[in-house]
Amino acid sequence: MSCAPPPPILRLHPPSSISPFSSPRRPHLSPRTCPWRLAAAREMPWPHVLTVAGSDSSAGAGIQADVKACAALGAYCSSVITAVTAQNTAGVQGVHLVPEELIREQLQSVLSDMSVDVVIPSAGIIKILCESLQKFPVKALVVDPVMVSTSGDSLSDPSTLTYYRDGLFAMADIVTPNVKEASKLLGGVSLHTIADMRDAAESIYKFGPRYVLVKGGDMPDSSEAIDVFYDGKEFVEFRGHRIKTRNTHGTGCTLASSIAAELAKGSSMLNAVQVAKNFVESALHHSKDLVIGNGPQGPFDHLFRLKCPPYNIGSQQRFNPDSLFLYAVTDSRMNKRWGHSIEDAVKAAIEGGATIVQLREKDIESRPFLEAAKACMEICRSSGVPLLINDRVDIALACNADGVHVGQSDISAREVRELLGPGKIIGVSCKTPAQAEQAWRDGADYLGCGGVFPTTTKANNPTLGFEGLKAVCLASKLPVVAIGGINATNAGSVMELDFPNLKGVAVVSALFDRECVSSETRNLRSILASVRCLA
Ligand SMILES: Cc1ncc(COP(=O)(O)OP(=O)(O)O)c(N)n1
Ligand SMILES: Cc1nc(C(=O)O)sc1CCOP(=O)(O)O
Ligand SMILES: [Mg+2]
Repeated sequence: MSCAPPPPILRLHPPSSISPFSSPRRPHLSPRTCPWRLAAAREMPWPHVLTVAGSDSSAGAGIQADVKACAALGAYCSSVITAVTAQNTAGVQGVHLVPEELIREQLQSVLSDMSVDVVIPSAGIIKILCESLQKFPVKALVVDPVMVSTSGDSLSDPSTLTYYRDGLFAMADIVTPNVKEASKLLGGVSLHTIADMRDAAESIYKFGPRYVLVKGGDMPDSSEAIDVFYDGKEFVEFRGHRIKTRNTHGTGCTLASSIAAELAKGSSMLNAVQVAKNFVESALHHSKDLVIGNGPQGPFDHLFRLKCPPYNIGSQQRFNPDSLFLYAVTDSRMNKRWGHSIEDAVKAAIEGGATIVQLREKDIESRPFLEAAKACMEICRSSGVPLLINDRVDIALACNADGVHVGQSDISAREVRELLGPGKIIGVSCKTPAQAEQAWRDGADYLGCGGVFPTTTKANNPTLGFEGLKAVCLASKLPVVAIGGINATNAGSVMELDFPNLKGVAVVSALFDRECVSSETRNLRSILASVRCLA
């Protein structure tokens, strides 16, 4: 089915950075007094994490670790300093708290001027923080309850416990204690096994956060670094290699800020935790022989990727939202009409430049479907194109597909996640902001939003138009792919909408209800590329 020359190689232009600097004497800004703020945010969206934490003079942990981790993962990180600590690779020598009034001032300065997505707060400033967040709401809170540093030093007084348990946790999206901190939070219970960590996660969940991650990196006698994730219903174990190195100072702060960076970029919580774990593990691995300082515990290199081109070495992100650029969704009736097998149709779509494929086979028996899905998996794997299965989790499991796409009347993303585990991609069809919010809560990785235009491919499908698509895009940080009636004539106008999280278009008939699937795909891709570039 090769009917035309191959597509050109395209390049992604990263969005240009916003200038973060403002004079300390500049007055506080609000959207109302400063109309250019909204315009600038729309034109140059940039994932933004605000860390509210202490300074570590050795720069391995605290504010310094957060800024470096966010930078390494492509998020901007602003900082409100709550304490100045004197520490080095031997331990913590001194702590000086910043006066509350100055913390309030810093919060006001950042939040009134910048569009912040995720905040990593510290204990002791809950009242001030609550006031600020009421005025300037953010997308998520990641709470790393720093009470015991990796070196074993106690970093907070007992009243901090109360602050965490009775205030901050209820506001948090995720709380990330290590085993020692979980034990402290729960009145000194001893945690020795995975079962103990699960119990601890359940107990901490009752303080009010949406997710808990109990980190097992400091668990003695374990050859693996196992973290236990709990969402109030199910547990997920994240297993990583334990890297033998003295350079583990700041791993807790780094994990939390990496989660925050991924959330700010639009990831689901599970994906954010997985990427953050991979990042910390890679950083420890690359820094294992680094010698900075003479004490027993050294820092590691957050920017290790700069030294090992290509720059994405070590990144094991399971889902790249850019893959939604040109999403080919198959249809067996159309294939039959043109005498194409599913495999040939998928091969041709990939040849034409499809960046992700979904098998949407509504009237095919399970066994031939599975056979075709296995063959398509081979085709997609060899081209580096993710393959998702529409609706059928059983088929996805049996052919080890990259993920599943479900709609509002299918089983929920949360249930799909339970069946597929954290490593797979889950897409959810959403027509409203409320559905988008629920999909994010359920752990979806992307949203399919439509019908943007009328379609005959899906019966009785309401048309949302650009307004409906806009409402869903603006309501969510998850990447969105537009679907419904999209073809060579109107695809450019969809991409021109230029919402930051609108990553591409999903197309059925304009690719597959055609004789030459590869040239239709190639043509559509070049139309999309003329509006927006892709790496
Ligand atoms: C990318 C993408 N978006 C939306 C859909 C529609 O899914 P659903 O609402 O479950 O409808 P069916 O496709 O199952 O008829 C999709 N498949 N892909
Ligand atoms: C499968 C599907 N889902 C839709 C939604 O709105 O969620 S529209 C649709 C069909 C898209 O087919 P075509 O590209 O041929 O219009
Ligand atoms: Mg469905």
